[in-house]
Amino acid sequence: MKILEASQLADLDSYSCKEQNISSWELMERAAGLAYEEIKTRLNSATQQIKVLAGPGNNGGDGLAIAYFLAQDGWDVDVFLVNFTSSRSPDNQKNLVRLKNQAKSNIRELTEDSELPEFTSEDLVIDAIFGVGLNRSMPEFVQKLARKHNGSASQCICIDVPSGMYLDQSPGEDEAVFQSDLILTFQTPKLPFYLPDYSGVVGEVKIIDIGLSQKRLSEISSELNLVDLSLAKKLYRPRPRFSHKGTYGHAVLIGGSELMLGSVILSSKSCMHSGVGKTSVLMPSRGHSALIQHLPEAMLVENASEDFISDQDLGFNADAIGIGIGIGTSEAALSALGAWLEKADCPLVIDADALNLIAEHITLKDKKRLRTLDGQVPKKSILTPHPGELRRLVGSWKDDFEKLNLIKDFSKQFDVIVLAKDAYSLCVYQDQVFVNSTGNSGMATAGSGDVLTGLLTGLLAQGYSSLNAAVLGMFLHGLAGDLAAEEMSEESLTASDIIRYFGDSFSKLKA
Ligand SMILES: NC(=O)C1=CN([C@@H]2O[C@H](COP(=O)(O)OP(=O)(O)OC[C@H]3O[C@@H](n4cnc5c(N)ncnc54)[C@H](OP(=O)(O)O)[C@@H]3O)[C@@H](O)[C@H]2O)[C@@H](O)CC1
Ligand SMILES: [K+]
Repeated sequence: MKILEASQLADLDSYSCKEQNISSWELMERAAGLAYEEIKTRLNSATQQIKVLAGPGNNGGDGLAIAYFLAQDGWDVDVFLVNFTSSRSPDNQKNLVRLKNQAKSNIRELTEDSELPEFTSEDLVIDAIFGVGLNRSMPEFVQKLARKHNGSASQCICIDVPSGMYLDQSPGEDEAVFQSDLILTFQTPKLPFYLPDYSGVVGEVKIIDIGLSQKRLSEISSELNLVDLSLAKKLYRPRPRFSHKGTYGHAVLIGGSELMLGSVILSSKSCMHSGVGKTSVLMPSRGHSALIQHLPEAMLVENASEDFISDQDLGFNADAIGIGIGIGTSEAALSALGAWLEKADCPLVIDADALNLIAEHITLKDKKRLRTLDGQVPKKSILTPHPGELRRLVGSWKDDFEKLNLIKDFSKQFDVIVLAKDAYSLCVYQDQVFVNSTGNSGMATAGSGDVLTGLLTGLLAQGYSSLNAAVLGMFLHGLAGDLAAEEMSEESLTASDIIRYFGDSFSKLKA
């Protein structure tokens, strides 16, 4: 699903009105009506006083329409006109006149000098002060209102976006943003919903299809996408009926060191469950019997060292290699990694200690960093850093938007795919950004990343392009975690459980 910028949304909005021969007010009426239908399902007899906070722009126009519908249905509604300016958008004005004529709701004006309303646990607050039009800090009294609301126990439904949220930047340190329990957003998801800087204010998100032009939406080029089931289905390639294990590729996992042998076993198991034809494992020889015991389907590659990975020749052509899991940062690991990066002639997934070694190497070589990394990491490799590894690779960032730009620059410089793991992982290739919609906090557990690496390596070996393998693998991994958590709760989830749900996860793609 495309994620649009404010200017693209405005374009889509006006195009749709022309295409459908409706006024902007009629579109607002449709959007507010659908939002109201959703709100209605969440009201019950115990509800509460409803407080609608409406700004003077079109977001406020939505709020005033919702207040009207609520009052028509007999709900008790207090409307606060948050008048940070005296000019009102025409559609907002029209809705205000209608609301006043209805005379069923209490309307109060809030300006800089007003006493702010109290919010209690009985209140359902509908925040319609600012929408996607916010382009500078909210006026101070609106920020005070947000802080007062956030400090209360009231419930909050934000219309389109929480007031105070920017589409293209993080909030300043002292800037207040309304904390939402639910966001009813129109037509397309908004990027900040998925970024850590806004995590404290984003509750449940419901995307409401308000019938904007699909034709225009398909024409608008967006490099930002939310990876949902329908996008994942497009990437998935069904297995041909007439096939054999050679059809699905030969993957190799290279990992492990003296005290870290389990991770590469886990990763190999994950790879084996990804649909791949064959999985071979190159690991310290002291782990060989454990591997065979836990994963008899896997094949071992001879390894010269008991404790570290080596650069032993495979003796066959690998279709994909996953490298780095548990290799440690010793000289032996560094030298084997260097050799593998040099000689690999298939796509790679690079994870964990391999990323740390690469990052360290970059720093040590200082000025030669570009050439060194460029020469050693094969193009179109998938790098899967967690936030700490990412920082070591691309440097520090002051907010999520700067982080995204750093990742894009890095991806362009080295022609690699960066899968930055987080609550909502981001897969970045040059200027293209794919935001994952699956996954849960139960997956923040040891081995979860190893499972992802195995899955990505398996998909690569099956012939998926590096970008498609990264995007599809990221989605499937999160979905398996979600399905596992549904059954067994986030708390008890382990990395092995994620693998057990790969099957259900693939089934969703075929449904
Ligand atoms: N997408 C769709 O299809 C549909 C969208 N709809 C709704 O429209 C909403 C967008 O409405 P909107 O463009 O009128 O902007 P909104 O957020 O109400 O702000 C109002 C104005 O405030 C101003 N301003 C900005 N920052 C400021 C500040 N710090 N302090 C003071 N002023 C500030 C700025 O004007 P400026 O002063 O910059 O000229 C801005 O224009 C959208 O979120 C959705 O709810 C639906 O109705 C129909 C379908
Ligand atoms: K809002």
